[in-house]
Amino acid sequence: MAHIELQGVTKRFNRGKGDLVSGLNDVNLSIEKGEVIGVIGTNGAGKSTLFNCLSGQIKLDEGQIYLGNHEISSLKPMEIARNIGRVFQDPRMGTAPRMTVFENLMLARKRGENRLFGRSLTERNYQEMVEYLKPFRLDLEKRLDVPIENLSGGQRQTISLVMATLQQPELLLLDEHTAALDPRTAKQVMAMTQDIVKKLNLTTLMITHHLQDALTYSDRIIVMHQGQISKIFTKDEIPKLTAADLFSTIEHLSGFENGVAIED
Ligand SMILES: Nc1ncnc2c1ncn2[C@@H]1O[C@H](COP(=O)(O)OP(=O)(O)OP(=O)(O)O)[C@@H](O)[C@H]1O
Repeated sequence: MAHIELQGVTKRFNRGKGDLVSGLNDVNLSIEKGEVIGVIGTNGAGKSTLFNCLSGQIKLDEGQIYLGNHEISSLKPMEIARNIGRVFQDPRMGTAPRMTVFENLMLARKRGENRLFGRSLTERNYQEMVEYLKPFRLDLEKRLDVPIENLSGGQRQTISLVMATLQQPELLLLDEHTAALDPRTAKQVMAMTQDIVKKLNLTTLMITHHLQDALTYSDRIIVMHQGQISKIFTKDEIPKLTAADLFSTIEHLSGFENGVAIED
């Protein structure tokens, strides 16, 4: 059985006056435990809608999402949040800016739980976080008392990644999480992402416009277009592909959208 299964997932948005736009249209996908799937496509292809459906932020119009045997798409967002970690493009999202790094980490640790937050601010948990951050070799363990808004974009994205994975989520959603970083920092954050994902064997979906990253880090790549999965590149196919191949696949789909048939 697949770890995550999407069956006929459909979401329409009402732009008013009966103007319905298709966010997702009958999306079917089986994802194995520990698999890393790159998600690419044009603007407006449905990538964010897919993530919002998976994380319970928007309700499906049709279809189901299963985690193992359990249908999760009908659960409340808070119940789904226990199982899903998400890192956004904007390093400011998903964190409480004025709270310290330690406080943010403790908030992440009680995600989806009703336990009192204050009780987790103990010396023992503090030391645990010091030990947890040391292997990253970024000296972030020395910055636990700093408000998270004072960290650089790269440091903040690293903490966001740690926060999203601290509870070993059943699914990790990376939503263009390196797009706002300079190339060097983006590379570091990608390398760290790979370390964490491998170490914890995390099932991961990664939206990226960096096509080379999609090739380097994915077991499979899905190409989205007009709310559907138009193409899936398999583990065997990926080593034979270049970023230019992915680019032309996307261009080809866009060409058809504009009524232009592009020759192969
Ligand atoms: N809240 C909304 N209200 C109305 N339409 C929406 C809403 N969210 C998404 N859409 C529409 O659904 C379609 C898919 O959008 P989505 O944001 O999922 O695309 P995307 O692939 O993430 O694009 P991008 O790469 O630009 O972020 C688009 O036509 C978009 O305009």
